[in-house]
Amino acid sequence: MIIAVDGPAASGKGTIARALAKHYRLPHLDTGLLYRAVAANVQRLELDPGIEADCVAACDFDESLLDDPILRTDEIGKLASVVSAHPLVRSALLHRQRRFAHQPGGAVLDGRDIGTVIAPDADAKLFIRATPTIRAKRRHAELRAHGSTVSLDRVLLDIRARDLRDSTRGTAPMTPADDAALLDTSFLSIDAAIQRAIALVEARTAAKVATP
Ligand SMILES: Nc1ncnc2c1ncn2[C@@H]1O[C@H](COP(=O)(O)OP(=O)(O)OP(=O)(O)O)[C@@H](O)[C@H]1O
Ligand SMILES: Nc1ccn([C@@H]2O[C@H](COP(=O)(O)O)[C@@H](O)[C@H]2O)c(=O)n1
Repeated sequence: MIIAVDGPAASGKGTIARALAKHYRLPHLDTGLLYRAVAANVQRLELDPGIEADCVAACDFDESLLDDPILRTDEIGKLASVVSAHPLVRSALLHRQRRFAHQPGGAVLDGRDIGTVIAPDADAKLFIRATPTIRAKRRHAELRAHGSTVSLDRVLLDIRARDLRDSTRGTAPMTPADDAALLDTSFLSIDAAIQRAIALVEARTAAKVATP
């Protein structure tokens, strides 16, 4: 079974995708990490994130980079949103994601274009939402817990800028697939959001069995 989980920054899609992977005993890929690794490589090599060829060169990163805590910083998240807009960066990362999705037994992937581009054939597609203010509060709390002194206003501005860039780029913009189930987590606890996500996956897969 392939489960696609998409949505904007701090909507809770990673939390939900990890929980679904655990529930269904499937491997999970956080595809945002791949774009973050490219961004960190661009920064490390002092390349220009605005130049597509520079970013493509940075796609050839060492696997160990995926475990580097620098990838989790907000600065790299912002830079990832810039480098991910280049079509050739997206194609450089495409096959790896498709291979992961289509491994025997299936997988759970979360990102921005899983249901639309990486696995349009997914058995269940979820698009996770929450209001920008609520997402900013969640991300702010997370950053503060890691020692950051960034203001809530700054985090909200960054979230809005990232939403705009991710949803308006020419290639694989962030948008719900036509057949995605929408899940707004704004007023749901983490546990309630996970239970709702499982119920949506069950409903989708049951409907597929009924109408093959
Ligand atoms: N329903 C919820 N209620 C409250 N907090 C939540 C909820 N879902 C997730 N969170 C918290 O919000 C933060 C962001 O969640 P998460 O990392 O799952 O989002 P994301 O959409 O994967 O973000 P990103 O795209 O930036 O990786 C985390 O600190 C997480 O614990
Ligand atoms: N499938 C994806 C996943 C991510 N991106 C871009 O990477 C940025 C960072 O993603 P996080 O999920 O780790 O926050 C994100 O803002 C996107 O620009 C993508 O394009 N496609």
